[in-house]
Amino acid sequence: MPLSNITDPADLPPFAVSLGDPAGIGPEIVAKSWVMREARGLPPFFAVGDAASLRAVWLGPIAMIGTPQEAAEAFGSALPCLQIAEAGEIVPGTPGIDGARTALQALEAAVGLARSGSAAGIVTAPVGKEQLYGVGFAHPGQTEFVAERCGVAPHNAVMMLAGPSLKVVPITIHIPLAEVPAALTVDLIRARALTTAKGLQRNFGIARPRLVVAGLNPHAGEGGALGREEIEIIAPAVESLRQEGLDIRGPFAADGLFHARARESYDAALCMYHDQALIPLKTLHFDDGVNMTLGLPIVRTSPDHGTAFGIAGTDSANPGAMMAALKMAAEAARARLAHDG
Ligand SMILES: NC(=O)C1=CN([C@@H]2O[C@H](COP(=O)(O)OP(=O)(O)OC[C@H]3O[C@@H](n4cnc5c(N)ncnc54)[C@H](O)[C@@H]3O)[C@@H](O)[C@H]2O)C=CC1
Ligand SMILES: NCC(=O)COP(=O)(O)O
Repeated sequence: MPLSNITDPADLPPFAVSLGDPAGIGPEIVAKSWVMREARGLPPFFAVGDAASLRAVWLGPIAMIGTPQEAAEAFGSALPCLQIAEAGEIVPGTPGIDGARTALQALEAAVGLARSGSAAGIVTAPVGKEQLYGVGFAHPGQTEFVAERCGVAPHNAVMMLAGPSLKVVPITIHIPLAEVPAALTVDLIRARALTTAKGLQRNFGIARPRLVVAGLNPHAGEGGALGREEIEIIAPAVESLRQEGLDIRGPFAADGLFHARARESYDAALCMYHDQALIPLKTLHFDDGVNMTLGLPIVRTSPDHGTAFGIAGTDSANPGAMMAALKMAAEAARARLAHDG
């Protein structure tokens, strides 16, 4: 049934979980999440990828499924897996070309299943970006790839990192730091802010989201003495959005935006570059932080961390962020049903 025809959350299909790089910790945290499914109240889900990557790190039960419909039935007794491709020899901690290709195929398949309504949304385990670039992946990350497959322009797909006490949005994402000032434009900030506000309404049920905006320079430019981006780009973008009715404030000095009292005053902080956003988020929420893409027709979440090749295969990966990503995906799917009517 198309997701748009579903009104009762109980009718939502399972979530598709792409396994990410088979040599990373993705398979392990997906398997550990399945083990914790009842204790943590996780929604039904199925893995998409090479089942051998699960078997390489886990001895638990796996149910090979042919269609997503079979996943809901199998989920109670085994981790359902939709086999996409074989990744060749899998050595946890040692990524390779075949694994990168399999990760990409799994991501592509999962997006297709969500777009068709066979899956309630996608949860993506981490990929190795260097490895993906090595097989010709032309997007900066999974965010932009999923956006393209959904027909959404990159500037309208927003990466939001969310934990229980903080949500952040990097305005520029995976570009060299030296290119950030030139990439910041009024139009880009406006597009990200508008998508963020709509995304908070649709996925989190926040009726009137409160947004704050960080400056780029120390002390938000100190009146132009330490940089002019605040005066020439960020403040005009904020002002135009305020005039259109958004609850948005800034630019503020970034170093004062993330302490506990400040965090109570907003629903999301828009940051000018990747680390300005992700450092506070991961400091507070490394083990329960979620990366959600806003602005898509489908629900997409991911754990906040990467492939952790250094610990893959050692059974020491913490599944907390993956479980948080599964829970947030389920909550977003339910919130969308309520929001979209
Ligand atoms: N969503 C995604 O697909 C993401 C992918 N990456 C990719 O991951 C690769 C490695 O990136 P890094 O910067 O090293 O970040 P990372 O998050 O993989 O690792 C950073 C540190 O945290 C530890 N760690 C990460 N997740 C953990 C977990 N669940 N349990 C216990 N320890 C954990 C690692 O062992 C390492 O010490 C890169 O290729 C990067 O592109 C990075 C971030 C997100
Ligand atoms: N640092 C966040 C990250 O790398 C996630 O990127 P994406 O692959 O989800 O676009």
